[in-house]
Amino acid sequence: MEKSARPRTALNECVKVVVRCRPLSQKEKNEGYEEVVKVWPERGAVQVYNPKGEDKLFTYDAAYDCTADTQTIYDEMVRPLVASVLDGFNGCVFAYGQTGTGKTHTMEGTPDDEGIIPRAFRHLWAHIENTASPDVTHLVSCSYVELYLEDVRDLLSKDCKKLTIRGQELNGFYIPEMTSVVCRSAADMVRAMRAGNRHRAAGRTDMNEHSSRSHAVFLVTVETAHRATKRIRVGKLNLVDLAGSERQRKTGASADRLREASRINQALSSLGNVISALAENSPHVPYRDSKLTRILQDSLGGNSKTIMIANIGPAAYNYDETITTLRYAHRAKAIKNKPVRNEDPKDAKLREYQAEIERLRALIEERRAADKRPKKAPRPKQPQTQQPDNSEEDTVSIEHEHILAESTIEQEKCKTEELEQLIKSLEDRLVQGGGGKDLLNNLNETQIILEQRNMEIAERKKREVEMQQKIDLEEETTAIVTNTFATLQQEVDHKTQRLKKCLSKYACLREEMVEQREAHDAERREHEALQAALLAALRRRLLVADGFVPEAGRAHVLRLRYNDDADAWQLPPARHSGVEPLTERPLASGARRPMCTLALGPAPARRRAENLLDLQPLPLPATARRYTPPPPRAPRPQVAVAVADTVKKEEVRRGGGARARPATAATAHTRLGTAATAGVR
Ligand SMILES: Nc1ncnc2c1ncn2[C@@H]1O[C@H](COP(=O)(O)OP(=O)(O)OP(=O)(O)O)[C@@H](O)[C@H]1O
Repeated sequence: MEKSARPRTALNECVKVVVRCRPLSQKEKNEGYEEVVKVWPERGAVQVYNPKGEDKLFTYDAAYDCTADTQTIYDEMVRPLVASVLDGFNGCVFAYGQTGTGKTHTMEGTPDDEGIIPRAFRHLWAHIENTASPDVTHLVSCSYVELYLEDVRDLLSKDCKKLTIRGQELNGFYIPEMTSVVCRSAADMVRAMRAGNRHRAAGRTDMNEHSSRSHAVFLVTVETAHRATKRIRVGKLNLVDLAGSERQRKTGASADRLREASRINQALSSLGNVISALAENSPHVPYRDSKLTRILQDSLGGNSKTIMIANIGPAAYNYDETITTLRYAHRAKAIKNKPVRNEDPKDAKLREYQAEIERLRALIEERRAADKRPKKAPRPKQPQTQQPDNSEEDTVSIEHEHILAESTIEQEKCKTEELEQLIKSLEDRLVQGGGGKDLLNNLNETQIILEQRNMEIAERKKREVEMQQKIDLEEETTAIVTNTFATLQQEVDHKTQRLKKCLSKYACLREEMVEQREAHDAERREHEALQAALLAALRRRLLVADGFVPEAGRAHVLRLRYNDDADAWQLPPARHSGVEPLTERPLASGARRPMCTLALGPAPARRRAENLLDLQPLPLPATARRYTPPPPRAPRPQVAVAVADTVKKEEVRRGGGARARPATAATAHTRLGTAATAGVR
């Protein structure tokens, strides 16, 4: 995402929305879930059976059922958009939907059914090779970034370095430091995509074996220079595979997965808010709320032609999520973008390269011209007779000059070769046709014609869908308008019918409202559960901080503020907060180890230094029972009394063990808080 020039004049163009429904998965079949989604491809409509009330019907630019392959979606919807990118427009295709509904399947695909991203690569290169001529030069580069836990990571750099989004809402956001790889073929681009995918965060959840845990954006930049017009067009194509929204109870997420899910849902909820604000023409669009919406700013309501692919699953089990996806997708249809052709932007790399090549060529010419200029004639040898003493010296100096001149020439040659090498490497990055024939080898003409035909068919199909939708709508309205009433009774009947229709619509809307409230409540409950989990984690950290951060530094830690622009925690100036600035590094409180408040309390002094939590040793549970005197009996014979006295004396001599031990046991049980205490006491 490089900084792009703002559009000057632009025609509004709505975001195109496509729905794709995947087949029931094996797991869903095994568990016996019903299908509740019916797709009407010829009408671009999706119908969802509502177990509680009336069915829901949504219409889109196109709708595909589980029998449709990615090739069809590409030809009918994406191909025209990629053609626009080649013409200098910005384009964006993004897949949206619940986890496990086929976003990655649609964007990246499988070895049997390639996804939209590799298809777009092949389409781009087929066009470039087809239009190759000495008058047209192309430069194609790509970048790949992911948004993982609100960090933007460069998937094409070795160590996946973290990147910063710069810019402002007004002029657009951009990522200045991301790696940009120059490509010379579709295979190069596929290689870059695979290299990036190896770094991408993925994991297993109960809903998807290979769930993407990050939002990924593959950016392709195509620069085209025409020699005749001396203009450069720059088209940018964003191919976005979003992570899926998920419910914790369904995915069974815990620990790290839960943390990822919370960030994914947070970013998607910001995206939903941006879509809603744009659809309602709200004066404020909250792009700043998340990094995802900043990255997608141009694609939603900006300078771009955009296609949203909403992926859904057919199972009844996912009814709520399917309806939510379809509602967002329906809302996105109202978003108006302002695409303009990017002509001669300041940051065009192609112009930079061309200027550099020109400069190097001029340098070589200069050097060659200098080489051809007549060299200073070597000094004529003085006749030996005139200066017999200097003759040997002169010969040495002439030879020396000769060697010097030769080495200079050699150096010059090396430099010229170096420059030529540099020009070659720069030219290698650019794709230029040498008459067109060589490059056309890769692509036979029939294939091009076939693709054009496919595009025409797709265009016709699209028009058919639009017409069908219009006919449906008009049929409904004309039935009402053209009705002439012969009698008053007829008019009453008709109006009653209309009233009934209105009432049923009203009931539908009410039902929708109730459903939305329920969905909202469910979401709130999930947020609350998540908040509780996060609070618990925070408390634990605070406790550790209490123990390890010295008193003097604590006030400064609390003053730290997160700066979105710098993407870092910063300490605001001390004068605003009234906290004394730290002049020296604070020391721990002097003990061998840091301590918590609890440890400063009644804990035994011997253990204070290591007492972060309450680490008082827990006494062992009692091992002896309390002595209960036997009930009084009738007096015994004298011998028995004597024996008993001896036993008693022996007990007293041992220190009254039976009485002393129960006391210890009572303390232990009191600390342990067990029910046994009552018995002991
Ligand atoms: N149209 C389809 N036809 C056949 N199988 C599909 C289709 N769409 C998705 N699948 C299968 O469904 C499973 C989940 O798909 P995928 O990983 O693309 O979902 P996802 O939406 O990207 O999920 P997540 O958001 O968790 O990354 C995969 O096994 C995939 O092969």
